[in-house]
Amino acid sequence: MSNSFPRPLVAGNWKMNGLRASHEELIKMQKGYSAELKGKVDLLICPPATLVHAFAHANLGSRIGTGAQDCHAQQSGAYTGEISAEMLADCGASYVIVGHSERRQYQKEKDADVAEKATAAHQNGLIAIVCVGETQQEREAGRTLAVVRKQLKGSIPAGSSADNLVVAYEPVWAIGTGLTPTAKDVEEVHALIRSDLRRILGKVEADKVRILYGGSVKPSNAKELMSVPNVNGALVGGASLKADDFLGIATAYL
Ligand SMILES: O=C[C@H](O)COP(=O)(O)O
Repeated sequence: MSNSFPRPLVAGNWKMNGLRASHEELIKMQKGYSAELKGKVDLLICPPATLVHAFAHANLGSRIGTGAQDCHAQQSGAYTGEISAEMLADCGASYVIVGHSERRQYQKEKDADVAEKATAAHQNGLIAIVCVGETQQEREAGRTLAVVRKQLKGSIPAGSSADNLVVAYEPVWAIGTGLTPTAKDVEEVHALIRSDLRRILGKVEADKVRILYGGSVKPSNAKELMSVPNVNGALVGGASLKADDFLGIATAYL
């Protein structure tokens, strides 16, 4: 694939997977992140919070970024069990995923919560990866575009720019199921996201924002999905846990 604009990002979301021994997988990724790949695509791993510090520091010099999977909206305080954006930045994270559908589902996070978390990320110098996407029921009801639109509008805070925002479109029904939308369906949603971003951020800024596709991305379908207009990379779950698969996805950009 020729040099793409904006520069693509392949991000791995390890979810609640990974122990200290998983460091070995990261080392394999670092070794496989060739000069050729570095010339074409950014790589990012978002391990569980317990590994952020170790991964961020193991990454020194390798240029694989480290991100977190969530943050609290407040800077500090009496919020037992929570982790703030300031703490993540302090550990060496440079990105944080906010509004992942699993948090919207299990923690009942709403768009306004996601926007507050993204603001906290920005205030602490982190790039927020804001996730949006419809459920199967919403897709079947023909509501995909309306749902994505509403989530975008509510989840992207004032002060967002191409320097601190990445958007990830993840159809909930495609996550971890092996199912993916058709290239045409992905194109339609990503075009809508781009045009809404232009309305929110202005055209110049919006056109620099990376819009990732997520949901059952693997080496065998990466090339097709990453070739869709306005798809500027991937947010990968299961296939990001193994270096071979993760790098196999990134090679879609070679
Ligand atoms: O954040 C990543 C997504 O939820 C995709 O997960 P998956 O690649 O396992 O389908």
